Amino acid sequence: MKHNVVVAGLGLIGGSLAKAIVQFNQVHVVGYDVNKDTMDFAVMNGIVHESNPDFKQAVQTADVVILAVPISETIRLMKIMDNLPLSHDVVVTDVASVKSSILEVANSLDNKHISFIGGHPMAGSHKKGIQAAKAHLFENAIYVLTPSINSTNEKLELLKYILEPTKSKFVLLNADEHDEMTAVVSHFPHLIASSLVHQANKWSDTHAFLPKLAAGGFQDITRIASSNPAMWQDIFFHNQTKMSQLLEEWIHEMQTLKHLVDSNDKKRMVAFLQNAKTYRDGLGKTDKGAIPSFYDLYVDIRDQTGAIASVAQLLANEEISITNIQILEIRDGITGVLRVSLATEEAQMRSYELLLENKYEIMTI
Ligand SMILES: NC(=O)C1=CN([C@@H]2O[C@H](COP(=O)(O)OP(=O)(O)OC[C@H]3O[C@@H](n4cnc5c(N)ncnc54)[C@H](O)[C@@H]3O)[C@@H](O)[C@H]2O)C=CC1
Ligand SMILES: O=C(O)C(=O)Cc1ccc(O)cc1
Repeated sequence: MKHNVVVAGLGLIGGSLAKAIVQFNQVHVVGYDVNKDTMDFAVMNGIVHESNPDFKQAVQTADVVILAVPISETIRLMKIMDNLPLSHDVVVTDVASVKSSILEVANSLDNKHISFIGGHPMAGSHKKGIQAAKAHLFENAIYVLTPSINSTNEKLELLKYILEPTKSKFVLLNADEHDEMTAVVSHFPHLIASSLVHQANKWSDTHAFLPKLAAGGFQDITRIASSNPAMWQDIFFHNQTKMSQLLEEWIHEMQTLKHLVDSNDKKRMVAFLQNAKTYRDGLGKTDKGAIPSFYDLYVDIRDQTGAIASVAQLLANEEISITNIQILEIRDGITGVLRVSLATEEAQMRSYELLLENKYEIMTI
């Protein structure tokens, strides 16, 4: 028997989930979005089997509803569903980056036909919208599930079965635990990245050359500041208590750090940096977690015209897929190093050997 799945919100996350699930021949996927062009794009590109501009009507025949809209909209759609005269049982899930406010509403739903299981696929991108959606976005990523009091094990199994094509790794957490941990490793770093960019921007008012000095390190640590501002505001709003607590801790940490810098204590400074390095080096070694861990190779391409094409071709010949490729400049307009990101350690090692055989100078970091 085919399961009817409604994906409400066909942006980066909803579109990516739909793209993965639609390949599964046990489901019929119906897409709903406030944006008509998005729905048309989804149908035309086979991301959903059909679209329905009427949410209330679409969910009437659904076995599973995936709410992939901004957090505040997720809550609104949950309340709409709660007030619908549903004729059969439906599993409702979401994808919101914050879980407590969602689960609070979920646990107070009155509609006996709704089993709510919160969800958070922990991978994404700085892009938004259906055009950025990818079927493999959640492959090997952690997919947090937070069942509500109105869900059962049987419903949980049904949801996992429907989401199986994402090839993600399911983890059960309670909402508060989830929000605390994601605040530390995802939400708070985002705030700091944006703050670092503001600091650089302020300094560039008096130091016009400063942006030219913003090398790889600055680009790496501030990459997430290029993400969707409206989405992150929504995340900070819904995880406000945890964000405020972390900010307080951070301010204290910065004061300690200032004392350390002012003291010129070499030994303590090395220990501070070494401890951070040891913990950082151990992160993302085996799994693709909240921060997708790419396996990078740095290829020296000074004085080599057409280097990107030849490196890409070399790897493509061996069916090694590149997740990202970037030229790092050593001086204004002068290319120096090609950063090639691979999805797995195995791909990184094979690429390393292949490039070495072909006389490229490479390093891993
Ligand atoms: N972007 C990311 O990296 C990640 C985002 N999330 C969560 O996913 C959710 C969606 O984010 P994205 O897909 O990145 O955003 P997006 O902006 O790419 O897509 C949102 C989609 O929802 C539609 N939409 C908005 N309000 C709607 C409504 N009331 N009814 C129907 N459609 C509506 C929009 O037209 C758009 O197509 C957010 O709750 C976010 O917290 C979770 C993991 C990663
Ligand atoms: O791009 C990154 O580094 C991310 O961290 C993506 C991301 C954004 C929001 C989430 O709720 C989960 C993952």
